[in-house]
Amino acid sequence: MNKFFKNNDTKSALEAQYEAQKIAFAPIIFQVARSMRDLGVLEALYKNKTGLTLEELTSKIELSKYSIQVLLETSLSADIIKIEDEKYFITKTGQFLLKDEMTKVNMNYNHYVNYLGLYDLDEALKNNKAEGLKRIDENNETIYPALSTLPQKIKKSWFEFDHFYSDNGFPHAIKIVLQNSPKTILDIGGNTGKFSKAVIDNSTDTKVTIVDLPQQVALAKENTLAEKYQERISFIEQNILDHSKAIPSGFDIIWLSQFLDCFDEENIIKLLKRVKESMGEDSRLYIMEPLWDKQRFETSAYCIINTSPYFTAMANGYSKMFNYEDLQEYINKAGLQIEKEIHNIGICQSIIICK
Ligand SMILES: C[S@@+](CC[C@H](N)C(=O)[O-])C[C@H]1O[C@@H](n2cnc3c(N)ncnc32)[C@H](O)[C@@H]1O
Repeated sequence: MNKFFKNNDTKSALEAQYEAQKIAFAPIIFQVARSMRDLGVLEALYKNKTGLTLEELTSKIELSKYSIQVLLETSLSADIIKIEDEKYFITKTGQFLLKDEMTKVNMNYNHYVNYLGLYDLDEALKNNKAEGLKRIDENNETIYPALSTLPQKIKKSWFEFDHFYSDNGFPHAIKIVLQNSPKTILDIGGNTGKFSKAVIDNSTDTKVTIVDLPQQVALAKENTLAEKYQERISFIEQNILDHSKAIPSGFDIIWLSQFLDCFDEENIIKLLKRVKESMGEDSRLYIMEPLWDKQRFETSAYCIINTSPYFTAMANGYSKMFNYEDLQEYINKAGLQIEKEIHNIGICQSIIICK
């Protein structure tokens, strides 16, 4: 068993009631914290280490005294600011909201991608359909074909979220992947081509083939116009969920990064079986996923676990983030064998190497 969330149910009744109110008011706290950040109040407090009065803040921010007071009082209740001698100061939590990259990326993703659609979570859970997706895109059943055409701010925050968690692991992951000098890599779900480009940048002759949906392949092509990429990256448009189609074969390494978590158990196992069929004796499958029970810190486990409801309401209605045992079970059921596992790559990733 993992070590996280062992302090659950250790609070007094009074403390527990307070915790319950924090949950009941979470959407309000969230939006106020975001407005504090986006409307410049946190920045003003951050720059003025000796604190600011309400009047001083009102003269610096283009909001009414009323609006600033509403923001400040909720922020006070949420430990985002503190008050001493009628002056307001930013707290450590406030500083994380303003300056910490992970917090910024998570907050933007939750505001732009998830906030409206999570209203439809009940229906999504009942129907196993991304019922919230219609709030940001009316044309698709899952978020993936919609990614390239989502409104700019939504698209930007989705990609920043996705890239923050995987890019962070790429420098270490690249070393692991290139360790035995593979000649060919198949990057399934290659997205904007970030990993494939990094492979080219860090090797002399490894060739990469990106497989993704047509909309993503178009984006990846746009991102790989430089000659060195053109020579060594190729593309295949393929809906990987079409199980009647074989996975391209003959690759030394098949790379699945934050890809399997897009699918449900049945499709993951079918997909892994097809990957197995495409592999020779010497091919290896590298799966990179953030596994919540393999994290160093509970904060990471918290972020990963709470990405799952996005999959339910917004992405597809049926997938989630894995814990280690689940992923291990899918790999075994597909007839693959775990050869090696490396955890704590970047801020939250694990790589499971299978043969
Ligand atoms: C969460 S992103 C991961 C991207 C990248 N591998 C990374 O680590 O950042 C999942 C990728 O899988 C692709 N994808 C989702 N469903 C797919 C399908 N049915 N067939 C092919 N690609 C798919 C998406 O378009 C997206 O590029």
